Amino acid sequence: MSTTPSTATTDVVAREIAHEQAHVDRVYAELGRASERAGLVAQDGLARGRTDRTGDIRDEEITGLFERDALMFHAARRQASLDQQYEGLVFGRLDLVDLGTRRVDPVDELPDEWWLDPDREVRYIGRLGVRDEEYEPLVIDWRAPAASAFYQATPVQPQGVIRRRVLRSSGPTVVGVEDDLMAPAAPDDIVITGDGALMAALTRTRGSRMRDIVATIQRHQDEAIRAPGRGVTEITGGPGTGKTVVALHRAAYLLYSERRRYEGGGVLVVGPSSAYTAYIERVLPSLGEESVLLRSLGDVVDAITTGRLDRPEVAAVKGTLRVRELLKRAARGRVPDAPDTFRAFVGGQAITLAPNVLDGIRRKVLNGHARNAATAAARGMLAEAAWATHRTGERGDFMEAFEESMAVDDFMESWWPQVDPREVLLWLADTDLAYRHGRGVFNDGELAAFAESIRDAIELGSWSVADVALIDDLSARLGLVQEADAEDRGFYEIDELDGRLGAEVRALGGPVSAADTPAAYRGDTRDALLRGRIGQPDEYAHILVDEAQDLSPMQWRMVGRRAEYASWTIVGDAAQAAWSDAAEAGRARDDAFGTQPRRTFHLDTNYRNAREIFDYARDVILPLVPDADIPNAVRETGSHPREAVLSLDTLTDVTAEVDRLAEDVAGSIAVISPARYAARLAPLDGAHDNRVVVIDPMSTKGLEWDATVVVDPDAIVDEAPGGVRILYVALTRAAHRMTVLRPVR
Ligand SMILES: Nc1ncnc2c1ncn2[C@@H]1O[C@H](COP(=O)(O)OP(=O)(O)OP(=O)(O)O)[C@@H](O)[C@H]1O
Repeated sequence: MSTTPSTATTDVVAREIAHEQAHVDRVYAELGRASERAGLVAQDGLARGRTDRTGDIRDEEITGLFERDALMFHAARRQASLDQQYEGLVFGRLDLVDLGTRRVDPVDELPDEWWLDPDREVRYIGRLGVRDEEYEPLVIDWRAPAASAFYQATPVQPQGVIRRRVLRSSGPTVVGVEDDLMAPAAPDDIVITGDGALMAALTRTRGSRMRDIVATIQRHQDEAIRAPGRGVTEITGGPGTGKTVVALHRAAYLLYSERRRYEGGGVLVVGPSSAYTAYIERVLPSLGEESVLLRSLGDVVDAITTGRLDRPEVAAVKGTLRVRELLKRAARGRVPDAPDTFRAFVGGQAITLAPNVLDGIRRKVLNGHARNAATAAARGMLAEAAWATHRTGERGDFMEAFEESMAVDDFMESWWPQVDPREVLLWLADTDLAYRHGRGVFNDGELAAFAESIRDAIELGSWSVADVALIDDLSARLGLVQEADAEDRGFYEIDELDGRLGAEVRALGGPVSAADTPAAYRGDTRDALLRGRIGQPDEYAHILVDEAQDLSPMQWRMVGRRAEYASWTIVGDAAQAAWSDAAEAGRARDDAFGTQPRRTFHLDTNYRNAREIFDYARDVILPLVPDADIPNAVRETGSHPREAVLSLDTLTDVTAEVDRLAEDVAGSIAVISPARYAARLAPLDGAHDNRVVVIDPMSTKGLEWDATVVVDPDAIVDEAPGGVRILYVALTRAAHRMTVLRPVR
């Protein structure tokens, strides 16, 4: 960042803005014309040369008019998808000297007074690439190599850049310019104006959604954004260092640089909560990218969506890899309510198989097969066992009779049904069964709490976030629920035609989609837990995990199952961790990455919090987590966090603080409160024209507001998994103002 003398008069600024407006108008006009023309080309069936690349193209790729028209057509389409409220299509300009072979860094090796070289170039940088009819670039896509100097140039390594200009726009209208001078002095014809774009961006009001930072990406952030897509890229840094926003720009960069691979293979972004995905969902579309899938951890497995959190001690049981032993035993165990003895007449003979024989068969079959794919194997082994007890007549005749027996059909249906992975978890609502399967793995207290949490799920009709990874594990163990043959479904299909898809089909393990489920079934909370079909996990070409320090080992396995061919971007800060066993999570994460090469980028400037706010948070975390990664907060406001007393009887101090902050700041305000006060504070939610949210500390991960009221910090430490680390998260969410309310205890 350079210093930017604000010397220009209002007239000069107005002239500069008018000059930039003229160029922006030309870009929009060109896009409009190109869109029409490319539309005609496509209609005429002449678009043979159409390319799937969008944005800027390299010179050697220009093969003819078709390609250019098609490119512009795509650009115009993308432009149409950029919402009006996104800031301008063209946001940057570089005035640079073409140093050619003389292009050397650092600055002291540059030619003397290089900035006076008359051989100059102007480059405009934007959200997408636009060329005129002569193929001359009017705007270069920010992700193209030719745009990289916009982010990489510094006064120490100017790369030939004299002036970097950020254009502030409202839709197609340029409303301001902010310049950074990269050369030691500006030539006479180059005006330097504004206070620098970064500070302008950091001081402005935060909305309820994250914005892109495409105009103000800093050099060290750009390096992480443009790192190669292959392998594992880890982005670390303390609170507010731009890890999330950088990772999202990286997703857009990867789509640009290898569109076929990443758009075709899919890019998945996994974040901690649905509040987080809602918060970031506008960033990629504002960069013209709509194809990235955003999922919260409760939303990774198809058919299940949840944000409900377990109590920390239960989440700990469900998150450790040790829980796999419990799941394995449950998945291999007897289906509750299944017959434990086989009794049937086969070929006129009464056959009985005792429970220990059935158990033996089950174990043997499951040694080599996933349960849901093993019906035929189980039936075959049952026949063998029946023959072994019988042994009269011809074996072949007996086997044939066994195969055709309806009594055996009936038995198989209840002894070896298709099992939905969610049903196995439901079995474990039975504390005795949980004790049996969890013996030696967890203690009785842990198992009782586990079983109770499943009963809670049944009562509430919703899974918890930690359950989702267990269901995914069970799904991999059991295999997909096989749909019954159409032939076998006969009369059920008539029911389906009646629109009564539900329990009847589920009896066969068939698909039930939420939309098709009749209201009568929706009322049943247990049914709600089983709604929808769990299919094969989707695979992705790139997976980006935010707040990676919070993933439990089981969640790493869940995400890893979708990553067999994927490269990764991982974003995190250990000091903000909610998951306590970092070593176990680290091993599970390493397993998910496999042997892929890794690279790490460390971000160390806090762009979110005013320095006074971050200092407060730092003083809380450092005594307890001395190795916390402490960034440098760059912005001072002179306004220190306010500490005040909270009266627990009325909680009116919270309302008073919210009112005060609403006067003080223009934007959003969060009341971050432990669960114990949530119901009493709920009326504040939506206050002051929807500027206020009431939110629990865990759900604030990854989010930010203009101002926050942090309620009862000691109670936050008591309640939250991760204790003081979650308080640290809560204390680093405010950009401009913060109040901390403490009860007198
Ligand atoms: N180069 C930049 N220009 C403008 N704003 C930036 C820049 N880098 C980061 N920011 C802003 O700083 C804030 C924090 O960024 P972000 O949420 O990505 O940080 P983080 O490291 O993920 O934080 P945390 O770990 O605390 O959740 C956001 O408002 C983001 O837009």
